[in-house]
Amino acid sequence: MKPIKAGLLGVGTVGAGTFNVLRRNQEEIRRRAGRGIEIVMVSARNVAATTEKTGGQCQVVNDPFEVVDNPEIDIIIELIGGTGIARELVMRAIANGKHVVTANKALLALHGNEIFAAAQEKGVMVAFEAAVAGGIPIIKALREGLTANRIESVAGIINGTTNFILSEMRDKGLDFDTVLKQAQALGYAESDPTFDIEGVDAAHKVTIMSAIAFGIPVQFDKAHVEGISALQAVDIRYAEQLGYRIKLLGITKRAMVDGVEGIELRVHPTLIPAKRLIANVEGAMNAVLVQADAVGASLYYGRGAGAEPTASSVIADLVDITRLATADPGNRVPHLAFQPNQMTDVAILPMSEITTSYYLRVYVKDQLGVMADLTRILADGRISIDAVLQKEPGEGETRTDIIILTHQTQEKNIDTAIAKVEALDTVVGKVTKIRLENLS
Ligand SMILES: NC(=O)c1ccc[n+]([C@@H]2O[C@H](COP(=O)([O-])OP(=O)(O)OC[C@H]3O[C@@H](n4cnc5c(N)ncnc54)[C@H](O)[C@@H]3O)[C@@H](O)[C@H]2O)c1
Ligand SMILES: N[C@@H](CCO)C(=O)O
Ligand code: NA
Repeated sequence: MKPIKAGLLGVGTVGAGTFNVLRRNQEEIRRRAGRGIEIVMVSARNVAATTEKTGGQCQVVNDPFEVVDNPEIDIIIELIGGTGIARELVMRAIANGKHVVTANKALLALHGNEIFAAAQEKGVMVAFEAAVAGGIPIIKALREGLTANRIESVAGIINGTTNFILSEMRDKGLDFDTVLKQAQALGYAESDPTFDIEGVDAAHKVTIMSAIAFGIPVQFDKAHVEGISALQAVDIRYAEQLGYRIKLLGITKRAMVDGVEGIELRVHPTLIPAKRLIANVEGAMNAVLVQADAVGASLYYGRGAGAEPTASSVIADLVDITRLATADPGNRVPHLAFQPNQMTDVAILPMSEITTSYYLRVYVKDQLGVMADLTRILADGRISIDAVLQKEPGEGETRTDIIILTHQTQEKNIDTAIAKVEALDTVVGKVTKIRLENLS
């Protein structure tokens, strides 16, 4: 059988990785796919440099629309990134009847509904394993491996850059900016690294997973997004003293609020018991913990960023498409796991309605009665205390930190209690609030 022909848009970190792995393992890949997969045309900003990078093995052009409009090409691999030209190119590829492979989680989290509907209409596939947790086959696991289950929750370390920053800062005592530069040099960071640091990239990914897990449309605009820029070293230390690690988690789960089903969708720094496997995921590694009714807990671990780990998923999608291209669209794996006419409209909950435990750090004047005031306010809000850590004031100091871990409560309850605590004369400044998940 003749090789299937692909066109590649963007030869940066992931594009170059894809080209190299496909070339290196082409024989094994052909034996698995049943036919060869050839990148016959590439679009890049620097044609001369890319011709050299690709060893003159394919045609290199400047204009990506030339690739997308090439009638010889069956599959478009979009590795430019962003929601601008990438969106136009993907929509045009679909309109031209081509299958698409993309690593672009921003594009799918924001425009996935439109893209998948267009693909369904045209009978083409849009494959995106590389978009979530890089090399970990988590899309395959959620969409196919766990298809028997009612999924209850998905929680993961799904941004390599921030996990790398947190690990290196803690282990080597390096400062934030130094480690961020290293993450960029290693090819982990987004072209705008604020997407990583402020939790946006993780929110793109958890938005995609929430759609697949619960059979709802992608709804990035409803996600709560908080990154690591406000995280302080002192809280990382106190968390460790209490037996916890702080990780940037993407969380999506079913919840019942006043008898009505809703979905939590949130990204924020989270305390996790240090003894959990996921608490020990370090560097650019990712891990996704899924709770489902039949299988129970399952954990998926691997490289979440970087050229070849991401290429591994891009090529897996190329192979899937090669195998399935001749199948009737109705018999293929649905883009978002559920059949398009079987999606539900369960609402994403506002943050005030979510339920979790909390770490609170309260900076207080070291006076009699402070602790009594704090416990009274929490008790009034029906919030149970799980642990308290009271630091001795330093030599010659009259102020100190009190750290409180709470049991589960709704976010609106903790916010009401925090407002009352901040109004006390003995409390200095703002209370630090970090969410805590036991993930048991
Ligand atoms: N780097 C990773 O570890 C990783 C992992 C998973 C997913 N992704 C995603 O993969 C995509 C690519 O990421 P990357 O890290 O390879 O980025 P990159 O910046 O290294 O590569 C993008 C490439 O696209 C090229 N480009 C930009 N505009 C173009 C145009 N109009 N025509 C042709 N080429 C154009 C750029 O010159 C660059 O070479 C993004 O969507 C990213 O979010 C990256
Ligand atoms: N910037 C992303 C790349 C992988 O999607 C990360 O750091 O995880
Ligand atoms: Na993946």
